[in-house]
Amino acid sequence: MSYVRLVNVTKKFGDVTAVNSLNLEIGKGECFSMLGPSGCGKTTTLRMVAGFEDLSEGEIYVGDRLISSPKRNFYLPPEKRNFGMVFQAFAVWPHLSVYENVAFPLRIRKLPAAEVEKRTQDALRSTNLLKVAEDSPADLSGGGKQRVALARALAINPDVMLLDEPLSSLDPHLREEMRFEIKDLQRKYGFSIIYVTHDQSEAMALSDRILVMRSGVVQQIDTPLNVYNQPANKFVFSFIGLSNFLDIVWEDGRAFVRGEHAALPASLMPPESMRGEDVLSLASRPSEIDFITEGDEQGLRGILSRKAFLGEIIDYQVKIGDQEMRVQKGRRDPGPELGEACNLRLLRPFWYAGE
Ligand SMILES: Nc1ncnc2c1ncn2[C@@H]1O[C@H](COP(=O)(O)OP(=O)(O)OP(=O)(O)O)[C@@H](O)[C@H]1O
Repeated sequence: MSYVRLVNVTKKFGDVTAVNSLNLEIGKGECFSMLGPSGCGKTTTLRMVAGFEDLSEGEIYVGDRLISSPKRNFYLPPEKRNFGMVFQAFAVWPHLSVYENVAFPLRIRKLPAAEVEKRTQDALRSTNLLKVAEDSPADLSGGGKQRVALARALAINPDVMLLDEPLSSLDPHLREEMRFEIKDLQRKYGFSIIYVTHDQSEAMALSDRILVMRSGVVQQIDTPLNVYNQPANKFVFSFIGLSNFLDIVWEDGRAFVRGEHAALPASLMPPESMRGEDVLSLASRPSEIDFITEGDEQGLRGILSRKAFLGEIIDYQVKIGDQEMRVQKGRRDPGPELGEACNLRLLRPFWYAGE
């Protein structure tokens, strides 16, 4: 059931349409991530939900409650929305102790002293900060400071947690750890999360659903698995995970890799509906390509132009006509050597109109 609801939300800054007629429904207790290239409108969307930014058009609801509507000239102020917020910069107050950093917003809300004490202790316990409650956050590591920001957001018992790149200033190991901590806290407290990130693996690991956005327009809203396995369009395919695209051209009713003399093998024919296009794009994931031997069925033929050992996997680059394809196999798989001819089988080819 939807809890946070955005109806036809548009935001314009002068001539720039940062968010264009966005419709979204986020469930109670759901973790929902927004992904997209820089400038696609993620932060603007989050700021509109938080109440820091007016809408140009549309409405936002939480449960049955309207919180933003330019048409009705109604904006519930951010402090009345009961949202927790954690942003990229460590927004902690260095002159207050860790305890006071968490308790202060509760005092501002004029909660009774006993309630302030209880909620602060709970939030500090949940974020493993009890031991450093009397320290200054300035003495904590980046991860510690970000925990203080999380504890402060938790203490208000938020209905929704708004997280904008909350882990991006942490080192990779800590990021991974904190990602699971956030998920555990969500299970314990039951709030919804709206998460803005550049980091696909973070979005994949945390989210129930992901929104992929481009220039203020929704490209796909789906589970992480479906966004990866069934991308709605070429942009989503290229944005999520590693991708290969080969230009395919038509000549005399046959399909060729651009710059290649041999026609595509029968196993790789584009769908009937796309055969009228002049140029097509054949997409594949580097992990979904096999090297097959020359004697096997006819695959895509090329020459190995680069081979890089990346630890668990080996990354190959194969030149096909005047184009390149990347293939990734486990380090134990026998693969071709530099300069060798190879024959490729695409396990899950996707076809898109060319550009
Ligand atoms: N206050 C503002 N005034 C004018 N233009 C703005 C303002 N805030 C955002 N924009 C523009 O709106 C568009 C969307 O910006 P937004 O910050 O929402 O993107 P984003 O996807 O969050 O990007 P990033 O990942 O870099 O933070 C951009 O073109 C940006 O330049």
